[in-house]
Amino acid sequence: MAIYEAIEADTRFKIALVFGSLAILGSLVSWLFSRPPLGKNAPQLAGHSYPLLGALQFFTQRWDFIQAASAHSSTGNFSFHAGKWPVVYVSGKSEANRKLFFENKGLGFGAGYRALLGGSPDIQKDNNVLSGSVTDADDFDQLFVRRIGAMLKGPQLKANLPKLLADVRRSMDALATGKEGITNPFDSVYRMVYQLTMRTVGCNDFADDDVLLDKSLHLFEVIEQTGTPLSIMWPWIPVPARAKRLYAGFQLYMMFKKVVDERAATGKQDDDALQFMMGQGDDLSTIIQNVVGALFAGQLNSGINAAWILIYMTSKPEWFVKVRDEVESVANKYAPDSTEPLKERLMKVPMEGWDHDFPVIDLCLRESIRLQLFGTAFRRNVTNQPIPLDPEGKEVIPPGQYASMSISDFHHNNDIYNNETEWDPSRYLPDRAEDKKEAYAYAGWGMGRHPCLGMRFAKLENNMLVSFFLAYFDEITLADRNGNDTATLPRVNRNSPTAAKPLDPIWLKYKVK
Ligand code: HEM
Repeated sequence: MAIYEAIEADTRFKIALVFGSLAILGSLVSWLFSRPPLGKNAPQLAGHSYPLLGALQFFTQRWDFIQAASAHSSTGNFSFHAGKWPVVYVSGKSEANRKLFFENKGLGFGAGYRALLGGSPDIQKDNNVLSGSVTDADDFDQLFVRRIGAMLKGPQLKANLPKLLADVRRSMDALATGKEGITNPFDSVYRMVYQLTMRTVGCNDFADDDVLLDKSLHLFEVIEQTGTPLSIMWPWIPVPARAKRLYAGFQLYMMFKKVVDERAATGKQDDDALQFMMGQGDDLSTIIQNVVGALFAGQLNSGINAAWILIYMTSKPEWFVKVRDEVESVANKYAPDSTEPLKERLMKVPMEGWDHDFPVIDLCLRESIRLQLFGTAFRRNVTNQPIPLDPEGKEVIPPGQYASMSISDFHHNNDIYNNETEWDPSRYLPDRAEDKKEAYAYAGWGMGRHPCLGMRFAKLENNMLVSFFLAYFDEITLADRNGNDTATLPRVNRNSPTAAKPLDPIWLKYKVK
């Protein structure tokens, strides 16, 4: 009898276990597959939404997806799902929308990017897109902006100028002594930018040491490239890319920790951003979050554009000549002895010169950025009120919801920029002033409430890299990997979520002066 009772109890337990498991599984599935309502008066939903991922095309074919969805909406605005959560796409074709997106105080910057960008590392305890609380993250954003602002202040940059110049010289010397006479600027110039960025917002230990520099660059690239849709939208799902990303983040963390620990143990002080933050009493994880955040804010756009500008200039001889004349005239201004080599004379250009005396290179950079600023800007409505997209509030960004806008809506718009695919710096000259045709038509350096904090530094590094490249090398042409001349500009991926290396590799061929 006792045996029968025991068997019965065991069966009852198993049945309960099966039903219990089914119930848990059922709730999990229904939670994963359910979608919250769009929010009252959000723009109409567009695109197919997959379970878990939402509008997959937003991540894989972003620009194509936006163009197609926008074309089906009378206002150009629409909603889509990122993961299970609705995002409002605010069309950048409308001047009023651009003003709202970049100026509205209720649209949080960090709160939007943290959840939806995916290239940058997880910088918060609370990196959950589903979270209602953004308070911790907001505190971090404010500290980050304060710290990066301090690192990039004029006197700090000026004090660092000799080291930055020495870095550029060292890299150019290495290129000049290389036997090939060709270089892929998306590797070489990109790395030069990384070294300057590390020197300015990171630490001298890495900037001075090729092995540490290359190792940290590799980890940076792993983190940047493992922002897959799944890992962005569902950060806790253990997809392989997520594990790779976490491990790379951990290794980067340990590299910086070693430097911080050594400095703390030996009392060694250095004049760099890392030391500055240590002096402010920031804890190790905040310091590392700040440094890595600053690398992410600075490296991609600066590195890619510094390479592109050389490619574009080389493809347009009339601009190449203008830039070369400018570099020579700046050298004449600060170091008139023309018997000295140009690369030595450029060493005498003071900070004011690097800041103000390169309007032609500045135009070239402006135009490269217009063509290369892919992807979308992000915001989140951090208020508890809807933010109307039209005077009657027929369409709104509901409270707590994310908003997104593609810069290509206006940068790659033939109504604003004549023959928009062409690299043509003269479009900004006063007689054409295409970027002034409409308000808020150029966002290369951000606009409204969040202008780029790194603009001055980015222009400085760009002016230095272009000038020294021309001071070291002559007969610069575009080439394929075998050094054969090519007239064709490489294709770009307009669907890329960020500035990106071109689809086809390209080389610069040169003769050492
Ligand atoms: C060619 C190089 C660069 C380009 C094209 C660029 C572009 C931009 C743009 C378009 C924004 C505004 C984004 C938005 O409104 O959603 C922005 C913001 C920002 N940029 Fe840059 N940037 C460059 C270099 C840098 C560098 C070198 C740093 C720092 C090392 C930097 C740090 C920042 C920061 C911290 C913000 C956010 C400002 C805020 O929170 O208000 N940028 N940048």
